[in-house]
Amino acid sequence: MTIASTERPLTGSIPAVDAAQVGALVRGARQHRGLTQAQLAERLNTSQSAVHRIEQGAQNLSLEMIGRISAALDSELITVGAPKRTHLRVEGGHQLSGRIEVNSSKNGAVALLCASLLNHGRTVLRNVARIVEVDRILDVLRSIGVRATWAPNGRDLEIVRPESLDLAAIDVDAAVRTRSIIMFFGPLLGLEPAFELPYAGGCDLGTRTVEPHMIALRRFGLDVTATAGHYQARVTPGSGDLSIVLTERGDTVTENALMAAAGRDGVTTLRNASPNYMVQDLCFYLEQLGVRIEGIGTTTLRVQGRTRFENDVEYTVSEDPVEAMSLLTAGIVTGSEITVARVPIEFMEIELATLAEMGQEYTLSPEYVAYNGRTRLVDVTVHPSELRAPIDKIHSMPFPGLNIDNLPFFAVIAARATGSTLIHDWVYENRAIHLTDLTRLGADVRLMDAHRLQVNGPTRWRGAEVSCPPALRPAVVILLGMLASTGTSVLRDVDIIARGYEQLAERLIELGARIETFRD
Ligand SMILES: CC(=O)N[C@H]1[C@@H](OP(=O)(O)OP(=O)(O)OC[C@H]2O[C@@H](n3ccc(=O)[nH]c3=O)[C@H](O)[C@@H]2O)O[C@H](CO)[C@@H](O)[C@@H]1O
Ligand SMILES: C=C(OP(=O)(O)O)C(=O)O
Repeated sequence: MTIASTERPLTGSIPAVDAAQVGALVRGARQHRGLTQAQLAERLNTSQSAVHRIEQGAQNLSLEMIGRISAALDSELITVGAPKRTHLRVEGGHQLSGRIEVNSSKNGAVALLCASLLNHGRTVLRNVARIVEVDRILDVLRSIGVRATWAPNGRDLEIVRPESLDLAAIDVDAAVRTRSIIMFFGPLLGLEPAFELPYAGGCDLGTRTVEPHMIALRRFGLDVTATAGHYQARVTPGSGDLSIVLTERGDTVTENALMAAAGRDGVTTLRNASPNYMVQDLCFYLEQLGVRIEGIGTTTLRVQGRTRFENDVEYTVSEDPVEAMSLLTAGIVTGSEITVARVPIEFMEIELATLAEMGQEYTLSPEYVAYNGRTRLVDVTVHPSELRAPIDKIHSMPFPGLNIDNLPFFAVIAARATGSTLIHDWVYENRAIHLTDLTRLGADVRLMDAHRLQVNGPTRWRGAEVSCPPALRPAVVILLGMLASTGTSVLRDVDIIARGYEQLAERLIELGARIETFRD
């Protein structure tokens, strides 16, 4: 027996005879995830005693509650009947209107969660997005003994690590489903002489190297052997100042090196560092811990670390430029006027300049400061516009270039524009390929090679049924294309979207999108 949620709010309940079996399954799945009853109760926004009653089989459960438990445990263990998948039905071709706020970023949150391992005091991360990627890292942290507790507002997360981590108990299932597990190396190498970590996973974007991480971290005394399914790490601590040139200006590699630098006595200089948004989030948190960092926002970081931190710190995760791009794209491709509020402008300038070249009209509010006290925000209002293809190709660069995670959105925007746009994703092997699914909606998108797309517009969009690509951003791009497409579309198997977006369909509905969630 499995538990599943259904498309519409259902009030039906399962027969009492099944409640005890369901209770036992919930208890088993909860324990497998390493959660206490109180932690599951938080995820469900209910009380511990209610969870206790559910597990005892003493509570009749509505199908809606069963669905929520299933989601909270990230578990297909429990469904009623055959395993069920989530799909979206989109009635497209309608304009949107209104105002929507950008959430905090996935990539900032996962870096901060990993960095919290450095702190023996209490870390409170505020305004954390409720997304699956965060839950996966939390599952990993909890499995090694970290206490991570959501505040009643469901947004703030208190993290307290035990004096010694139980790395042998690591939740391998959760770990291998995220790329971000790689960022455990940086904090752990100053804390543990030897440890094992599962291989990093993530979306289907093709091969993603870990070599730049290893090259950088070797300088901190890390020696890694890759065995079947695991990295075996051994650390020989060094001392004195270090100067390290990163071979790639990658985001997570910079974060890994930063965390390693933060956890050692001495000054570490990192060159060719990424100054991107998630790296800045991490720097701001580390500063609160007491790490001195010069050069934040540049490619040279000078880090004065120390071996132990015992501070009670609070940090508010900054706004997500990729979500900002996603929401702006929803307005642009539907020819709507919407306001996207809390856009971290430093990380969207090139995207907006490119849009302006394509004829997109928008207005910006005066700047204001994010809750973290550092990041500059604006509200961006897009206006219905006649779009034209840009003269030059659109491609990404490490920050301060056009963000690689924002590039896919230009495929659907280009499909609305008149003329031919060349989009060059030199970074990922597979991401451009997934974007050819836009052809199902009537777009003329040609794959020139694995990295280059030619998009000829404007498109006469038409609704279609499409299986969600197995990659986060392309999945959202197809959904946004469906908003532009006249008629009914179905996007099948959309669970991947929750990896990086909180309640995306629901929030688009608030802007007037006609989207219905259903399960088989
Ligand atoms: C958790 C997180 O923060 N994930 C982000 C992070 O992943 P992350 O930092 O892990 O990205 P990768 O290290 O996988 O880099 C992405 C690709 O770019 C290549 N590369 C990168 C930098 C460079 O100077 N030269 C180069 O060739 C890498 O070889 C790789 O093929 O950065 C990516 C690129 O911004 C984003 O798509 C991810 O959303
Ligand atoms: C590629 C992405 O993320 P990750 O590094 O978590 O796979 C993304 O956010 O689009």
